[in-house]
Amino acid sequence: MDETTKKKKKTAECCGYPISIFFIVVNEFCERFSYYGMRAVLVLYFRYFLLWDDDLATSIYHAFVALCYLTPILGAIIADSWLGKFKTIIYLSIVYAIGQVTMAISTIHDITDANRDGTPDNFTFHIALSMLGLILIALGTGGIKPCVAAFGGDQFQEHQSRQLNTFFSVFYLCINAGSLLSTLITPVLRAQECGIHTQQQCYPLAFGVPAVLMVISLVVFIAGSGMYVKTDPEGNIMWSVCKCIGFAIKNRFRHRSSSYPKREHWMDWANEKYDKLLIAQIKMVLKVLFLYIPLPMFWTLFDQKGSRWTLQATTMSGDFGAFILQPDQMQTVNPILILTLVPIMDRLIFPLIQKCGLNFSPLKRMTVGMLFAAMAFVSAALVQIEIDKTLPNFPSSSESQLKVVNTYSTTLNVTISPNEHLLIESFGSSADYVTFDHQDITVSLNTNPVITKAFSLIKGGRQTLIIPSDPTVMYLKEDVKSKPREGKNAIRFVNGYTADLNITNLDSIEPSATTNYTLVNQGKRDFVLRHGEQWCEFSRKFGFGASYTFLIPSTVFSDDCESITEVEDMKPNSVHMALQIPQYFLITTGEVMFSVTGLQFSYSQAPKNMKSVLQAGWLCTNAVGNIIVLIVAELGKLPKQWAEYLLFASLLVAVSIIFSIMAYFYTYIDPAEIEAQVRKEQGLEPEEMEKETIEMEEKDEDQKNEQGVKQTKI
Ligand SMILES: CC(C)[C@H](NC(=O)[C@H](C)N)C(=O)O
Repeated sequence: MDETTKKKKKTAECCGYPISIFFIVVNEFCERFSYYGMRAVLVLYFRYFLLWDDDLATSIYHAFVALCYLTPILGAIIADSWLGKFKTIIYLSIVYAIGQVTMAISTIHDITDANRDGTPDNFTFHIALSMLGLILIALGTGGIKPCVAAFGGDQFQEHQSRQLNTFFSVFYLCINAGSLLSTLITPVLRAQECGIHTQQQCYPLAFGVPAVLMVISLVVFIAGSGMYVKTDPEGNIMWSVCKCIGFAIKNRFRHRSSSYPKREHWMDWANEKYDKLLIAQIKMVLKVLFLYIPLPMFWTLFDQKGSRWTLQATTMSGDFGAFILQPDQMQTVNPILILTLVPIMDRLIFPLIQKCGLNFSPLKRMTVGMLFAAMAFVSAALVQIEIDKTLPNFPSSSESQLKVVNTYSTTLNVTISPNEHLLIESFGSSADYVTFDHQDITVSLNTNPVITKAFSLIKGGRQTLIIPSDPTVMYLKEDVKSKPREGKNAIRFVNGYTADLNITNLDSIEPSATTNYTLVNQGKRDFVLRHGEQWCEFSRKFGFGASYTFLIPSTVFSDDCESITEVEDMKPNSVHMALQIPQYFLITTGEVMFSVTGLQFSYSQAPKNMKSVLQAGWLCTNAVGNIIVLIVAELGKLPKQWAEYLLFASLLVAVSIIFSIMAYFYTYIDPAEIEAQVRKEQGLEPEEMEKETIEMEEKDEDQKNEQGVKQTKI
């Protein structure tokens, strides 16, 4: 073992803090920039580069996030049992950086774009490469995660316990600073155009910059190498723990008869074969792991910020006057609030509570954090109720909806069998959609002669009946039946001009035809309409989430596009995104109380040789939370979104009550003190004992004693 043990090394200090901490927090900042930057554009890469549908893209995304929080177990085992935290961080960071580079390469469309049409020709290659990249990233980011926090904690000496608590807060601030910057920057990089043969959205840059940051993170970590306190790995500790637990269970079962005296704890049934210190350490870890059982529910709610809440934002208006916020940018409110709330809580709120004589213990903080998260979901439900009031009345799966657009030269009386009568002006439309509970309809127009035509409507769909300048060829066009994605606007044009027209960014349209929908962003958009030498410019300012059909009359060039009329198929979003701020505030307050505290708690309650294991256990609660999101998404939702939010809030309240009861019975411990006490009981000096434990773990105990009964030193 070549690593220096903690107690032998005195670290260089600055303002009471070990200097090595600087390298660790900078490393964490760069790593989180790398992780969150890549995550910010990942779903879009799946959706628009690999051309997966929404469901597949979101499922793979959540599965990846869950994997990132499952791999900490592996990292912790490697660190605590084999390589030590320092080497584990270095080796797994290399794996991580290779993963990020692989991912960036997989996004270069030119690699397989032999026909130079701007899309890859061999999707299998890009999918395989990106999946390999993601697996390496999950292995790297998850593997180092429990080690970095615990390694940071290891840098502090016993007299620096106050600084140790501050370290975990600063560590959390770095996570969020990295997350904030990358979530702002990488979407901008993605929106650039780049390429060798054709210019496409610049995914290689959006994934390449996080890859560079990961390399920087590794370099910074190595740079601090000479200053770190590096604790020894203590042999295959996980294996010893599993064997010890297995033996205790087996031994308890063997002695199940009531004639055997009861023991204080079921782990004491391992006394015959295993060292008291190991048993005491396992008891400490199991106590904390038991407490973790209800925690995934917090993350189930917390991680819906990126999915359900972002979808909610797409049905809201992001016009803040001075700036426009896109729905996915709303997520940055979380790290911004973290950066403000952590110092406020640490410096003001927690000391104030303490001054008031209240004992706001870590587990109490975590319970309150859960309640805050539940309140956030109640707030989200209230916002959803407001949004629902403004949403169009979409058809149910058995209904069909129809609107009529008239581009004929005169007003028309339209009769839709059996008893729907509509009067529609020239270049106008019916006021709203008419809902039918049957599909087959007959439409009659009061032209001379009367024109009658039969149509079959789409079940569960929305359509528009377009009556062109020659009404005998009237036809149905399918409409959008949900809010356009990402808060964009869906627009289309009906050509009432007598010849083909070219419109900017759209294919040419024949007379009387209707274009398919095009999605346009919020803000002022200009379209140039062209036929031969003639052209005119049409400008329109768009809000969020609307849908329009623009009717182009035959006079379009003579009045400079002025006569183009618009039919509003779907109203723009009217509930403002600012209404989401309370729910973000509540969930972030909950996060500070729950997550920052949980991180400190997991470190402080773990025995020295199992610190990474408990960090990994803590991170696993996050993985399980994400898996619950996946299951709930797959099982389908309640019919009303606000009801689903309330259901999640109620579940978390119930879970927090259970957690508070469990917490009530938990007694805080000082692992070092317990370990010292056990050593004393064993009559061993600390140094001697440490050597003894390592030796013991190195022996293969199974081979030694078939009967499973070995006399310990006690
Ligand atoms: C998953 C953790 C809670 C943590 N995330 C955050 O702090 C977010 C950005 N507020 C992390 O370690 O990434």
